[in-house]
Amino acid sequence: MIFLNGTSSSGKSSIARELLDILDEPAFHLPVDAFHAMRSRREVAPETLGTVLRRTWMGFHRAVAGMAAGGNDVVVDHVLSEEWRLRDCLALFPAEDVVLVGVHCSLEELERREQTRGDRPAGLAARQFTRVHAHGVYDLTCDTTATPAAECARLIKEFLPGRPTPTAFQRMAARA
Ligand SMILES: Nc1ncnc2c1ncn2[C@@H]1O[C@H](COP(=O)(O)OP(=O)(O)OP(=O)(O)O)[C@@H](O)[C@H]1O
Repeated sequence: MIFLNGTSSSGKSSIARELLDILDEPAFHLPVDAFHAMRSRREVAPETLGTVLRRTWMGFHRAVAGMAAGGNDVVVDHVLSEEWRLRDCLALFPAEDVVLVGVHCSLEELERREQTRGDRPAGLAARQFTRVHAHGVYDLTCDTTATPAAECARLIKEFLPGRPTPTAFQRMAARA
């Protein structure tokens, strides 16, 4: 399992798409966005929105764990901007199989991308920026500020065969 964590617009989906093109085995790109997009369009009352979103994230984590349990290679694309999301993933995912990748990007470039793409609320990346890497533990990091997604994907693929243990997930699970 390759787990890409970074703010909105950091380039997670772009790296995931490149990875699927170059990985030797069939793999599935599982982005949390896709699960939000699957929810019915019906308006949710403000007082229940928090619960609905939390259930979506919890369901996403369990769907990822299910795909991995089925023997599939998965590329997860997620934003660990709240501590409970990481704790939930630590409880569910096979720690020895997770390669946790921190996808970094400068705030200036994130804001430029956000403005250019126009399909994300202004300021979303900035709000996530200080929280998303708060746990500080990774197997590998990449910085997309000036590095194309294809190059980040190549670096991740190169890292896989000799990746060290304990993994970031194993280290965090041990201290939890
Ligand atoms: N390495 C890169 N260099 C330059 N631009 C990039 C890079 N990676 C992504 N982009 C651009 O940034 C925008 C967001 O990319 P992408 O959808 O991959 O990010 P994301 O982290 O998955 O965002 P979100 O979480 O909001 O879905 C896109 O317009 C994409 O073309």
